[in-house]
Amino acid sequence: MAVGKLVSRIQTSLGQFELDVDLTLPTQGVSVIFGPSGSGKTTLLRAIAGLQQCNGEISFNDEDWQGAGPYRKTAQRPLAYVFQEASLFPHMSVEQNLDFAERYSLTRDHASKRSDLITLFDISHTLNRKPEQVSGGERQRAAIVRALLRQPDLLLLDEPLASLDDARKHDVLPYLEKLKNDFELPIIYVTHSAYEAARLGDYIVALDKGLVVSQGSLWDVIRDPLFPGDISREAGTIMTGTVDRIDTQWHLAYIDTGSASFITVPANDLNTGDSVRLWIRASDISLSHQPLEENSISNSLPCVIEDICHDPNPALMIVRLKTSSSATLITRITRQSADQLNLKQQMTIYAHIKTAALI
Ligand SMILES: Nc1ncnc2c1ncn2[C@@H]1O[C@H](COP(=O)(O)OP(=O)(O)OP(=O)(O)O)[C@@H](O)[C@H]1O
Repeated sequence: MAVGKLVSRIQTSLGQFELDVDLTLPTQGVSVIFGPSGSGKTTLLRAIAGLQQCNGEISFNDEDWQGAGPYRKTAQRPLAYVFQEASLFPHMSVEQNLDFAERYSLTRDHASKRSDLITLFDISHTLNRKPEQVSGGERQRAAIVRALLRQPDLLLLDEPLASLDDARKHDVLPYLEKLKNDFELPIIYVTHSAYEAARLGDYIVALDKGLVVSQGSLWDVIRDPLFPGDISREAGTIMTGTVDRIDTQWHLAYIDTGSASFITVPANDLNTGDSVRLWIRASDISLSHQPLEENSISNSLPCVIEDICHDPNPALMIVRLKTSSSATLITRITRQSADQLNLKQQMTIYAHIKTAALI
C-alpha cells in the first residue's frame, strides 16, 4: 500500500516568534517533531490541528484541510490530540471522559473496542476516579485511550511524558510503543528528548527558531551533521529477549535475544523466563574480527556489516550491523579503528556490547 502524506506549508507568528515550515511527513509510523524549548514544536502541532491560525496549506492524504479547498475546522479534521498534561476533563471521572470521546467519535468500520483499549493501556482500575485521583502516568494513558476512542486517522501527541518524572516516563514508554506497534495509526509526536525521539521515531523533523533544520528517517537524521542536539549520541538499538538464566554469584542475567550469544545485564529482580527489552547505545559497542576470549559466552555478537558512513564528527564513523536474529545495531567507532579493521560492507564482524540497559 502506498504511504500517504501530510503536507504542511505554513507560516504563522506569535508575538516576536515566527514559524515558517515546508514539511511533508509520511502518514505511517511515528513522525517526531524534535527541537529545543521555544523552537515552535507545539505551534506547529496546533497549526496542523487547526488550533493555531496560520497562512499556507495543509493537506492530509490528499484531503485539503486548509489552502486549496474550504477551511476545515479542528472538529472537521479526523485527528485526536493529547496535550502535555490536563487532556482529561477534570470534573469527569476517567470513564465519563471516555464516554465523552465515544459520543464524538468518527465512524469507522474497524473501530478499536473500548474494552480492548482499557485492557491494553491498563486503566480499568482508574475508571471511577477523577483525573486528579490517578497518577500522572495513568492520566496520560487514559488520555491516549480517550484520543483513540475518537477513532482518528491521525494522532497528535504533544510531549506526553513531559509532566512525568523519570520513573513514570519509563512506565509509560512501553505503552507508547504498543500504540506505535499495535495500531496502524500515524502519529506526530512532539518532544525535546533525544531518547524518546530515538526510541519511538521513524521519521524525525528537527525545528530550531521556527524553521526546519533537518528531517528524514531516524537513520538519515543520525548521520546528518546539521541535526541539532544529542540524538546521534543517544542513538542506539532496542533488542527484545528472554532471561535465559541468572548468575547469582555475579548478579547477572543472561539475555537470549535470538543471536548467537547472550547479552548480560544486572540481574536486579529479573527471573528466568522474563521478557525484557534492552537499549544499547551506539557508543557502547566496539568491533573486532574475533570474539573476545573472556567474553566469548556473552556480549559478543557475530554480525554482518550493512552500512558504513561518516559521522558529523570527522574522527568518527557510523557502522550499521545486522545480528543473526536480524536486529540492527548501530555503532560509532573512530575512523582510525575502521581503517585498521579494514571494514567493508557484508563483512562478518563481532560486536562487543559494553553495557546494555534494561528499558
Ligand atoms: N500566545 C503567545 N504569544 C506570544 N508568543 C508565544 C505565544 N505562545 C507561544 N509563544 C512563543 O512562541 C515560541 C514557540 O513556542 P512553542 O510553544 O511552539 O515552542 P515549543 O518548541 O513547543 O517549546 P516547549 O518545548 O518549551 O514546549 C516561543 O518563543 C514562545 O514563547
